[in-house]
Amino acid sequence: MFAARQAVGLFQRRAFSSTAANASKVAILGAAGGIGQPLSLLLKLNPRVSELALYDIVGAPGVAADISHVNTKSTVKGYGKGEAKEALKGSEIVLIPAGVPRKPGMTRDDLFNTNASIVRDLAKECAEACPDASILIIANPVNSTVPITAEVFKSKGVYNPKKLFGVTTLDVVRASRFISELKKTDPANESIVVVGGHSGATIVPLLSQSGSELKGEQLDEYVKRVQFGGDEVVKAKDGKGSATLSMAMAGARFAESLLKAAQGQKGVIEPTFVDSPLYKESHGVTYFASNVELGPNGVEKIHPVGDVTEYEQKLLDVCLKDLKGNIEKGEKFVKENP
Ligand SMILES: NC(=O)C1=CN([C@@H]2O[C@H](COP(=O)(O)OP(=O)(O)OC[C@H]3O[C@@H](n4cnc5c(N)ncnc54)[C@H](O)[C@@H]3O)[C@@H](O)[C@H]2O)C=CC1
Ligand SMILES: O=C([O-])CC(=O)C(=O)O
Repeated sequence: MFAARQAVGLFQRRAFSSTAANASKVAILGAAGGIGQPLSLLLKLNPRVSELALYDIVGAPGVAADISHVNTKSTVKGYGKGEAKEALKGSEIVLIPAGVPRKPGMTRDDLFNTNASIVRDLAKECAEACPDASILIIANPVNSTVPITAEVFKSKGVYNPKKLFGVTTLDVVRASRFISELKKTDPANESIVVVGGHSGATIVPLLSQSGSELKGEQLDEYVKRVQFGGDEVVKAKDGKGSATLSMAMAGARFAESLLKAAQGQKGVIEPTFVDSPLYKESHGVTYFASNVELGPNGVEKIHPVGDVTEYEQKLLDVCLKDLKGNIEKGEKFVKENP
C-alpha cells in the first residue's frame, strides 16, 4: 500500500515536472475576430500550450468561455479592454491578429491608417508586460507593422530582433497548395520557398528551388496567384473580410514551430519576415522574409535566398523596391506618432 502510494507520488511529480518544462503561455490579441477565433481553437488543441490568454476589445470573454469547454489540458481566460497587460504577463508567445481586414479594391497598404496605431499601441503593451516574448505579427500591412513593432520595442529599450516575426506562413501554404493543383500531387509533399514580404509584388515564390518547373504563361499565372492569393479570398468574401480560416491554420503552424524549437527540437525551419541582414547593405532593406531556423531563443539562423533564375531575380528587384518603402513608412509613423 505504502509502495503503491509512493509510486503514485513519483508519477505525479514526474507528470508535474514534465508539464512545467512545457508550460507555455500563449496570448492572442484580437482573439474574438475572424482569425482570432479559429486560431484560439487550434491553439487550444495544441498540447504544447499550457495557458491561453485571449484579449480583444470586444467579445473575448465569450470566446474564452466557449473554447474553455474543449477537453484538452490547457486553461483559457478572456480579457477585455484595459486588461491587455494582465493577459500578456508571463506569455512566451504573443500572436497579434488585431486590426481591420481588407475589402474588395483595397491593398494591404490601404489598411495602414487604421492598423498602424492599433499595432503600435499593442506593441507598447507587449514591450511593458512581456518584453522577452516572441511577438508574431499577423495584422496587415505586415511589411510595415513589423517595423512599427520593432520601433516601439527599441524606444522602450527592449528590442530583440530574434523574437519579432511577421507571419508569412500563409504564402508558403498557398504556394504549395497551388503547385499541387497544377501537378496533381499531394500538397503536403510540396515545399516552395517564398521570400520577400507579405503583399502583392513583395511576395516572391522561388519555384526553381523546389524541383518544380513551370514555363511561360503558366509560370506567370502561378506567380501571380501566389502573390495575389489574398485578393482571391477578399473578392470571394465580397466585403465580409479576408482570409481567416487558412490564416488561422498558418498562424497555428508557425506558433507550433516556435514552441517545438523552444522545447528543444532541432532543425525547425519556417519562412518569416524578420530583421534580416540579407539585403541590408546592398539595398537598405532592413526586414526580409526567408527561411529561418528557429531555436530556443527565437531566430537561430537566417537562410540566404540562394540561387535564383533571371526571371526570379526580376521579381526580387521589384520586391526590394516596394519593401523598402513599406518598411520606411512604418518606421516614420512611429517617429512621428510615438
Ligand atoms: N499575415 C497574414 O498572412 C494575414 C493577415 N491578415 C490580417 O489580420 C488582421 C485581422 O483580420 P481578421 O481577423 O479577419 O479581422 P476581424 O475584423 O475579423 O478581427 C479583428 C479583431 O481585432 C480586434 N481589435 C481591433 N482593435 C483592437 C485592439 N486595439 N486591441 C485588441 N483587439 C482589437 C477586433 O475587435 C476584432 O475582433 C487584418 O489586418 C488582416 O489584414 C489576414 C489574413 C492573413
Ligand atoms: O489579403 C489580405 O488582405 C489578407 C492577407 O494578408 C492574406 O490573405 O494573405
